[in-house]
Amino acid sequence: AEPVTLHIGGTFPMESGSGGWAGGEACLPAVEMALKDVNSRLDILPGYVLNMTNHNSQCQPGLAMQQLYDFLYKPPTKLMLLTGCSPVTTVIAEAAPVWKLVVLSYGGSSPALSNRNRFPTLFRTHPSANMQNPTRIHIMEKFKWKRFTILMSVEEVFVTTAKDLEAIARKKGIKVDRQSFYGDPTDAMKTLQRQDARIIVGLFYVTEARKVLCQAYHHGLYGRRYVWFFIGWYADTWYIPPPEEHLNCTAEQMTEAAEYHFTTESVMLSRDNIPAISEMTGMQFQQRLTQYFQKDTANVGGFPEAPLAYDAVWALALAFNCTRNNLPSHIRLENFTYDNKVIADTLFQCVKNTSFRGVSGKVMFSDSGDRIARTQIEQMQGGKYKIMGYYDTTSGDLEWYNKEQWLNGKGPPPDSTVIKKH
Ligand SMILES: CC1(C)CO[C@@H](CC(=O)O)CN1
Repeated sequence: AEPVTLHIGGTFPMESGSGGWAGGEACLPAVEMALKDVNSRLDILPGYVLNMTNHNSQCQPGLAMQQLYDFLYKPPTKLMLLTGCSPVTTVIAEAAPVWKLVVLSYGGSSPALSNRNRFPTLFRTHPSANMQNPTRIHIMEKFKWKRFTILMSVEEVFVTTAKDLEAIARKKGIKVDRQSFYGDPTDAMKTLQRQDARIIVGLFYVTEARKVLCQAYHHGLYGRRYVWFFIGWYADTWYIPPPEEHLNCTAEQMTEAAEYHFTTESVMLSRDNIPAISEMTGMQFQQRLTQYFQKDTANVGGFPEAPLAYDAVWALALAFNCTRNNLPSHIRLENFTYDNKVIADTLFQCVKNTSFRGVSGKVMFSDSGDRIARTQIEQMQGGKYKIMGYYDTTSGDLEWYNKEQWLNGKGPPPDSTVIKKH
């Protein structure tokens, strides 16, 4: 008999119209690869074939709403929605429950999305930005730093991350100051200097990071007495100033100021040699995806996040499979309509219980639908990032390689963090 088609909708930010994340460039091919792989597997959803309708959201929530109505009011009925960047995931995941739809986000990193009241049916294979906070605190404790400063840009994702970081620090008796800015960090940097900040966690996009680093150079806020933490998902050579940004720092000055800074980022590609459920290892997936592009994948938007998009389709397919096996005999998956509570509830439970080895690592969700992932810590040494270790938030274990370096080979900076006696 002809296989029955199950339809899904997907939004992909193909260009960063609004300066958002243009991750669709790599994530759409990754999703199409996963659909092909799942549809060719006889042991997954036998008798069914998955089909996706997709739109280019340009990371614009308004456009995405229009596309959501297109998914919903143009047949055929969709059984689930895939979304990319945070602003789009926010609006679609807030509306989706009205149509009893589960939303799977492969690109939403905003901590605000971990909210079951606002987003009752949202799950994401992309880790929340908050996942890096326990790691940052663990490193502070490891080096016995009692005080640090958060320097942040006031986008929502960084404001929510900073709040979470401060809360964890307070619980651990670590003193936190916070300096925020929008666009121009000059005043915030002057305050850092006045407050004698020594350990600084930077939360901002890469353009602001370059402005901060250049000012750190000119203010002397770097070197032996300072430790900078930047976000790890900037490009490896992010600190080299692009001419069009007219930074008043040379590449040499930026390289000097960047030396020995730390970064934290969530692991998005499994380094295991054990094949994932798709019978590929993370590296094999990456090699296969590279063939889709003629240009250097370092310039392909969303390439680091592509494993998350690939695994999102597997999570969806396995959940459909689980649903099919758990429905009452008179109800079939293809009977889904936007008011069918039995199928919607069964599907939600199946997604909630997701647990499989993906190309991005173990895929499991917390109760708020968040991806549980490890954090990777690196340090810039001689202009190159070196892996310092991994932190597993679930177990609280820090795998540390003792390869960190300090200026003049000394240990961590003098415990400048002793709170001054007022
Ligand atoms: C690591 C990054 C770049 C964080 O932003 C995500 C996009 C978003 O949250 O809108 C994509 N992945």
